[in-house]
Amino acid sequence: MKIVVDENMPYAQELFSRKGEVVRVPGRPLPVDELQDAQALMVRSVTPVTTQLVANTPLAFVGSATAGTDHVELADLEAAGVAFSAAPGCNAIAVVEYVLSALLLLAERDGYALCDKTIGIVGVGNVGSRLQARCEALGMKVLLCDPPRADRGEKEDFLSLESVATQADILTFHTPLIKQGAYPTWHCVDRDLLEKLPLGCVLINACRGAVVDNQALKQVLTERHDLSVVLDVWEPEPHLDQQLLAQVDIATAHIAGYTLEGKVRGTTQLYEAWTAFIGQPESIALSELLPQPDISAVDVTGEFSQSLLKRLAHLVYDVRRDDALLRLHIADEGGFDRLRKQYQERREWSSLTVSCSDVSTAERLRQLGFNTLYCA
Ligand SMILES: NC(=O)C1=CN([C@@H]2O[C@H](COP(=O)(O)OP(=O)(O)OC[C@H]3O[C@@H](n4cnc5c(N)ncnc54)[C@H](O)[C@@H]3O)[C@@H](O)[C@H]2O)C=CC1
Ligand SMILES: O=C(O)C(=O)[C@H](O)COP(=O)(O)O
Repeated sequence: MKIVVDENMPYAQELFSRKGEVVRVPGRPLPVDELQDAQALMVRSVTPVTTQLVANTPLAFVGSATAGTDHVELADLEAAGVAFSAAPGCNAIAVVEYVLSALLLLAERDGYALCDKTIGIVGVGNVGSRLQARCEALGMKVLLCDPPRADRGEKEDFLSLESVATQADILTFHTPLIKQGAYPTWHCVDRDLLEKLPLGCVLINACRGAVVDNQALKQVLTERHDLSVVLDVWEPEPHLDQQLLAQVDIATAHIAGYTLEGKVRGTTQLYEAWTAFIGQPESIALSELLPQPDISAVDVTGEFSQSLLKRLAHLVYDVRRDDALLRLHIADEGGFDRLRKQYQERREWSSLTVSCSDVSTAERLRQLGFNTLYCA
């Protein structure tokens, strides 16, 4: 059995080679000749999966180690009789911690307390709901927009996009990219919405570039200097608009989901889905694979504060690293994809054990995602 896997999928070689021959390939562009005798293909978001790609191949299963599936023509795969699995939620914590790293930075720069702010979360799925929990633990007011969930009658208090966008100090997007149907998200942040954002609003896009009309954003940013913007995703990738990049406050190369934990969960979720598909189900514990982090423990004396949280969060991951790298390398040929392929290891907050001399600080940091100990 031949299994073709994207080379940017940690531990894929080790796991999939338990069952067959593994061939690692670049995802953009994918060497299609390798599919001529392959039974399974494991991709990432950079590989469009179309009828054309799978036609005249023996592929029975395609997996994508991602949350988003807009690069996959799902109906065509089904019509071609090819099974599919994504990796829902695998990197949700990574995106949440990316957003919080950025917010802690902007709050310090502009001198405000996050607990005085209202955040509007658009798309309240795996990422949005975890972000909601962490923002509530920070004492922020949280407004939610998720029309599909609202229409299913779920019990949260959901608002319309316009209502959230006009009330929130921080507006962050965590929806799939959807072009058609009842709940489209393509260009849902358009000129009209951008003009309605409150004075000094922070706009964050860490879902898919085209959820925000990038040309409209570029234009509005020449007129409104009060907005702060964080973009991890762009329209289009990898050839983003460098003028827009220069206008935004934090700019990264679609790496919000790139913690080691997030990527490894992506691989293990696909391995589990595929082994179930071939009738030899296996489950893999993350702890079997993850190495010890570079920094695994710190001691904290004193009480919880935003400044303490920022120092701890940025000890694990400071978004300025990725912002600097993108600005430095965006003009290089292949720079965007190289930054993603050669991504420096990044861990999740839970990889850090924080020993606290104050019980309420330990509890607060635990709610915010750290591993904590109370040492009287
Ligand atoms: N920058 C990055 O590295 C990453 C980006 N993503 C992107 O973020 C998206 C969200 O990720 P998850 O939370 O894991 O997905 P999810 O599928 O768990 O949640 C998406 C939520 O968006 C809601 N939604 C759908 N249409 C909507 C609309 N028109 N308006 C408001 N809400 C709507 C859904 O009902 C659902 O609750 C993914 O589809 C992917 O495109 C995900 C992970 C990493
Ligand atoms: O999971 C998703 O959806 C994402 O956006 C991934 O973080 C993107 O990573 P790649 O699959 O492009 O490596």
